[in-house]
Amino acid sequence: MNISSTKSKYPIRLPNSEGFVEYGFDGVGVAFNNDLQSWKYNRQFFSQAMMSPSFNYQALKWTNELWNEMESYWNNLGEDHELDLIKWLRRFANEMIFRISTGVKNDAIASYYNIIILNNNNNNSLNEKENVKLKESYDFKLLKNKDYLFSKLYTIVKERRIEIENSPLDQPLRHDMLTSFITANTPRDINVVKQADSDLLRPMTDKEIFGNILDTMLGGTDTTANLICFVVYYLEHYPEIKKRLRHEFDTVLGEDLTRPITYKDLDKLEYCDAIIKEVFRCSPIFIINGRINSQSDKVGGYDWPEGTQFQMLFSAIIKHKDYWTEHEKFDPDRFYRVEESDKYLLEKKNMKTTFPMFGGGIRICPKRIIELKCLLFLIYRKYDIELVDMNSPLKYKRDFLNLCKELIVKIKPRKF
Ligand code: HEM
Repeated sequence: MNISSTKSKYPIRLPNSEGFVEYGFDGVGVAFNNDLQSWKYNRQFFSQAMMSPSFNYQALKWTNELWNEMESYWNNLGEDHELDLIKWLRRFANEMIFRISTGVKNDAIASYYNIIILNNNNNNSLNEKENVKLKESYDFKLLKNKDYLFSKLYTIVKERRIEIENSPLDQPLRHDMLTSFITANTPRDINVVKQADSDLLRPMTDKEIFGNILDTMLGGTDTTANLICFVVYYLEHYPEIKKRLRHEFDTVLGEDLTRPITYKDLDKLEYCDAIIKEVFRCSPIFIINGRINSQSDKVGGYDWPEGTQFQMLFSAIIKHKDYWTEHEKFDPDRFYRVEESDKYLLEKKNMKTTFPMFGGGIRICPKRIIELKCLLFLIYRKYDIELVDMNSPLKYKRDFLNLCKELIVKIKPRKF
């Protein structure tokens, strides 16, 4: 099922339910698009936009900027203020992904801060009421906000088209996904990679662009926010592991607490990478994934007709004793330089098929762990996080993802 070629017999993840169709997901974007020609067309632009170095450079610059903003609010609230980390991080992830995908700053963090402190709205840009509506709309439970969300996104697409049309040809364009989508296969194309397949060589329509932006927000908000909260919870319960993580941060980044993080730095954070994976293994945000076969196939010794729906239970595979050494133990070392160790032999043998954190095959997640590493670094380089209730279990509820319900913390300046 994980063959990474378009010849895969398993090109579809889920059937299009009535709700998905009602919400308008059928035939648009990437994640829920079961029209394979249309998916292929969109997916190439999605991956292309995300792979471009200048896009990644821009994304990192915005992450650093937004972090500085959130940090200033935390500092103003003071170290004894009890804050619900998931509420902040959902807004952070949302504002970040909104900016990366559209180039527009939605001020989700600022307006949340204003609600807490001033109890009034930020009138400079999207206000808290609008942000709540946007955020609720991403949850796609609330059909009532659908029209609002769709019209907002279409307006952003149309306005950016006009801006680009009015920009002189020799003026460099901003590197957000929207710009990449609008200019794809036009004389203003900012992407380097060119596709040979002639079906893929036409510009994108507003509807296609809209679908991809919606997917980016759906894919990038709750995943990042919830997983970071889970990581924080584990780090606070495993101080030795936190100490090693900080040692890695300090070694890679030195003592200048104000230096912005770069992509080169992030590549070097191998232990950080291992921690995120091990937290995902022990407390996964995704527990299940699906595939539908486009041709009959033999699986598990049985013949299955075309159109069979398979469910893969991530949460069982990633803790199975046949694939993981001391499978119940929380130990990031099973992901850290595992080739050099003789301890984690099972992991060494099976990892490619037993750790589907980002899925696999042609529908694999187009994003990677990079934002999570960046955010963890930004938090732990300068701050100590204190869980207000150390005895509380990790509070989460099961939805499409495992969602953190609450994580009350105090943010204190780091003691060196
Ligand atoms: C902690 C972070 C994340 C995790 C663990 C994660 C995990 C996953 C998984 C398991 C899938 C299903 C893959 C499959 O069926 O084989 C997926 C698909 C997808 N993810 Fe992510 N994801 C994360 C972050 C993101 C971000 C930040 C974005 C957007 C910028 C994103 C966009 C998508 C999209 C568009 C798909 C559908 C791909 C397709 O159908 O072709 N994800 N993700």
